Amino acid sequence: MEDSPPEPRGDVVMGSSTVCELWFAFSWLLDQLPKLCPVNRLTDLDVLKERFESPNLRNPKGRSDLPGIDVFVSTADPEKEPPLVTANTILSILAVDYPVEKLACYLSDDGGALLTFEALAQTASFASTWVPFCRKHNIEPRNPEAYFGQKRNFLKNKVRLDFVRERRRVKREYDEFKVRINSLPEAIRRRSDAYNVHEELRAKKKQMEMMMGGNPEETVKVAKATWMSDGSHWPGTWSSGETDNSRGDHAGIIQAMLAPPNAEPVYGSEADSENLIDTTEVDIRLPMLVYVSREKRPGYDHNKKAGAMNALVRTSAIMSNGPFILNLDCDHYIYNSMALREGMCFMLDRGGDRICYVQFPQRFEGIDPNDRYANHNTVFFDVSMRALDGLQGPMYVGTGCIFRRTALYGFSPPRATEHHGWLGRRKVKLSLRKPKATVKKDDEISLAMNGEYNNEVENDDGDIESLLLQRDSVTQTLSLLRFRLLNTKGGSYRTCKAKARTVDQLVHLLSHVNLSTQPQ
Ligand SMILES: O=c1ccn([C@@H]2O[C@H](COP(=O)(O)OP(=O)(O)O[C@H]3O[C@H](CO)[C@@H](O)[C@H](O)[C@H]3O)[C@@H](O)[C@H]2O)c(=O)[nH]1
Ligand SMILES: [Mn+2]
Repeated sequence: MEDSPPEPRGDVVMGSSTVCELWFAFSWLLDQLPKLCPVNRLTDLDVLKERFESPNLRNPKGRSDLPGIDVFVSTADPEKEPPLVTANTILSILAVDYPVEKLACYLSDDGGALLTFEALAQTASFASTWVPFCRKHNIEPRNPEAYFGQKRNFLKNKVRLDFVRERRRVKREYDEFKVRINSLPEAIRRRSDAYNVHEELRAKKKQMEMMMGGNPEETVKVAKATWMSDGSHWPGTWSSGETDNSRGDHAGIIQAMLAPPNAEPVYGSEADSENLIDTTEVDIRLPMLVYVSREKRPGYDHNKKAGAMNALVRTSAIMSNGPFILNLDCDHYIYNSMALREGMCFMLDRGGDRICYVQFPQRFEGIDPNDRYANHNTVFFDVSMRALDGLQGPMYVGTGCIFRRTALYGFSPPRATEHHGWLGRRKVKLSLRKPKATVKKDDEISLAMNGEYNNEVENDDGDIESLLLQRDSVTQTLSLLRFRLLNTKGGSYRTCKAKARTVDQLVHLLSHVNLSTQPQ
């Protein structure tokens, strides 16, 4: 007869399950307590306008004193992430309500795809219609696909008589834009085939000539390249995936699609054959728009999105150096055109210099409106994040976040004193916070951004001053900038000290070198 296993003792089972239950109750309590007092914050855009955009003694013209913002969009594969979606994201950024000369938009293309490049060029061209239209008629949201797809009455709150006519024209133009974007893959393929056939014929001819010349051994091989519209090789990924031109192995590419705009508003003209809408009263400037595809080489870990963000931080430091950075995935867009201003309300508020980042909530489209499967993440964005705001602050969710550039660089924020003691009444000078003006190790971008502004600023205006000053530090940045370069031939790193005085010089310098990626 077999022995049955010993029965577990009742009190042990009871005891351990009680301990488990107690632990769950405790962790549930920890989860619930912060939710009892979630923080709700409101922004006041009028105050922001009054403080930064109205005429005063220091700024008699009332030119906007808002700090620059660089917006980063990441895309990785035009087949999985349709270029039309990315185009819409870019359009929502270019049309955002923020001083045009303070805004710059960077698209990181980890696919190194000519398709993304050409789609961005088309987007820049369509933006010259879409952005003035949004500004003139206060369009929301400023993503054309979402705007034209809206079910609600588009005439609501619209009073201008020319609205209906202009909307119809812009909609037609947008439909044509969609067709242009969708026909790009085929156009690129045909163009490349034609050039490749031509190249092959030339190579064959050359071979024939060589054979006639009594040198028959040499066979000329022609790589199947991807060709740009100007008849040159695309430096990024080719559809044939040759060495030096495949997804994980290509040169770095930086191309400004829209140049930095004038500092003063530029007004358009009446509607005519070229101008779809009357823009005589509308500022028609567009923000700077840049295409970036970082260099990739086999044997290096490119760290996916994080690596792409790193490359954009470096590129933008040279080109526009906005003190703030907003990042978005290619399939996200700015829903509220005032969002950047709202973000600045936090950053520029009293004590805002202690804020590293402002995380926007994510809202989702195209999923179950009744939210049966909790895909809208309402508990996370509307309850937990508000609750966390009461404890140190909400977390970064990987996208839709405005960062303070200096925080990303690891610098201490500009304020040199810290509140301590009961109710924060005692101010303590922080010796730790004194940034050194000396250049750091070679492998870091070293900017003496705060060095000169480390006076003890105690009043509000002082705080704001220090922020605004950062915007003008481009020249300082330029003279001190050091960055690492990947030596393309040997695959080794070397450090380069850039000696350029103006942005133009630096862009020129960059066009001769490849931006770095971090070694493993
Ligand atoms: O090598 C890569 C791989 C991805 N990406 C980009 O990274 C973003 C996110 O990648 P995706 O594959 O879409 O990840 P998801 O799981 O959809 O995104 C989750 O994770 C992301 C990264 O943390 C967050 O940004 C998103 O909010 C979150 O939904 C996209 O814009 C990609 O284009 C790159 O730039 N390079
Ligand atoms: Mn995604």
